[in-house]
Amino acid sequence: MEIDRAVRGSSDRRLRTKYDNAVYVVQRAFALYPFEEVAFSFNGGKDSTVLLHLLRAGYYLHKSSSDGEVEMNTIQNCPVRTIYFESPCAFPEINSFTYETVSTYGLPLETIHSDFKSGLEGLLKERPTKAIFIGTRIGDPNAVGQEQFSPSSPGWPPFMRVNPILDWSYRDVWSFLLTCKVKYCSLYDQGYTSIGSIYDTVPNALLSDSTTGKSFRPAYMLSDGRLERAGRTKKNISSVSSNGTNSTEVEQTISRSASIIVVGDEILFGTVEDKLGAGLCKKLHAIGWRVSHVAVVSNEIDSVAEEVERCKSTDDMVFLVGGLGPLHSDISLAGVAKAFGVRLAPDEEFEEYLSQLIGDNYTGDRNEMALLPEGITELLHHKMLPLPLIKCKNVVILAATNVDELETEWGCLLDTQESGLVMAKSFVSKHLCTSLLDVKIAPVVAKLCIDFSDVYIGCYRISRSGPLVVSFLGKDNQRVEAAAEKLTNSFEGQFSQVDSCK
Ligand SMILES: Cc1cc2nc3c(=O)[nH]c(=O)nc-3n(C[C@H](O)[C@H](O)[C@H](O)COP(=O)(O)O)c2cc1C
Ligand SMILES: Nc1ncnc2c1ncn2[C@@H]1O[C@H](COP(=O)(O)OP(=O)(O)OP(=O)(O)O)[C@@H](O)[C@H]1O
Ligand SMILES: [Mg+2]
Repeated sequence: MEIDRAVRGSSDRRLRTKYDNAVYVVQRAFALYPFEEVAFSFNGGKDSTVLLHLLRAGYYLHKSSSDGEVEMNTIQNCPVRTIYFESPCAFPEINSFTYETVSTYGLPLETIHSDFKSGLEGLLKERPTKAIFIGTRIGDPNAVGQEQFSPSSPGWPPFMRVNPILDWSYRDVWSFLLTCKVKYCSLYDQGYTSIGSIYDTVPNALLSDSTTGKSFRPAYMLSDGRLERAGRTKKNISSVSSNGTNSTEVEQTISRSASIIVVGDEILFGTVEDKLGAGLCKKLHAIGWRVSHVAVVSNEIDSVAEEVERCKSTDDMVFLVGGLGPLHSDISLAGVAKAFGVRLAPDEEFEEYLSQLIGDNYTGDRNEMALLPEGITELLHHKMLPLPLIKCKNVVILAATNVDELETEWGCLLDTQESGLVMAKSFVSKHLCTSLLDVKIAPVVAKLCIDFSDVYIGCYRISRSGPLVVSFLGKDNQRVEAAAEKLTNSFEGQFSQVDSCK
């Protein structure tokens, strides 16, 4: 079998080990499930191309161990049911490569024209399907928490996700494709390193040919595989609407909420003032997110764990600042791990970043700062950051220690699709000031709150005896205006507009 021969004949020991492990997973899956109840999710991408050839090799080895008498030379292909979710947003090169490949290798293709979840629901209804091979690799946004055999997520139809190349790096993928000299989609020779839809994928700028500035080098030339997704632009890219106005972000009507946890004994002692929590509130508000809660907790694992536990299930995202580093008081990651019920384990990729940054200057046998919550951690890379930011499920751990660093990290988060920090529809606000007594306006404002439940109405005193500011905040300008107008009309000439509630 040519794939098996090519890898075994290669001098690349790492590739041989990765191959052996992956082919073992493939063979186990073929031994565990009836062949007709197994499917292969193929989309013409580099990872699924690797998987295709591993399936061919694994199938050959599986057959040779189970059907000794079969004439092995006849088994060149693996006729596994193959599913392709075809989308009008796919690159034509991806489409044609997919169709060409299934025909070359005699794969029985089932094309699906709906989204992954409903497509899989339909597939399972039509034919029993126990396991699906997928080319997911650690580092893919959806790989977090997965293993080589991972049941589908709750809410998804029930099947086993089989991920034979979960632990393969970008470099392993290209070593395999080049060693086996197999065909791959032509886009990878034009500088594309990870392929999504035509709307969110461009060639990787790191492969841009500096002499001409026009062409791109092939994907296998990317030296730092950690940047393979640098050609994936943000999903919410600029668009010009039909009325000609430039909407820079897709406006989301659904509201998003976040909570902020600041870790710092010195803030609780009153020796240091927290500026990061306040800064984050402003930044989140500016992108249309509601901040539900800001907590300052002490440098204790249990304090952090309790707070994270509470916030992670009530808010879309949680931001944690402080308590990160090699000191005895840097317990934030341990607190996050405890909140998710996982242990801290060495993360090789993060360790590599740390060693580039600080060399051998670390505590412990291995760098203890590279111990991250196991199975739930995603590293958020950005060219402006010396170290990637750490995200555990919906909890982002910021490394900033002052407002300037926060500014940089925030910019990187907004620029990184994997952060999950989508732009929500922005807030509009109006602030009215009056010298009327609070008792006088109280019943009217209370009634307004009932009539305008979609508008936040808040009152703020400049001093106990001084003027009152009433703020109206919401996402629908007309409703904010209407609420403010109703109040002004109730107290003719007694309210004036001010810029903000400060
Ligand atoms: C065969 C198959 C099975 C999948 N199973 C799950 C699943 O169990 N849970 C889940 O959250 N997503 C599942 N997904 C969706 C992927 O996690 C991910 O959203 C998808 O590969 C698209 O990635 P993208 O958003 O980067 O394009 C599945 C996708 C495929 C193709
Ligand atoms: N449209 C699709 N149809 C079938 N399977 C898909 C589809 N999109 C993704 N998959 C499955 O999910 C896996 C991971 O997708 P991903 O986009 O990360 O990898 P890839 O497309 O193989 O390579 P690349 O990272 O270069 O885009 C694929 O290998 C494939 O198994
Ligand atoms: Mg892809």
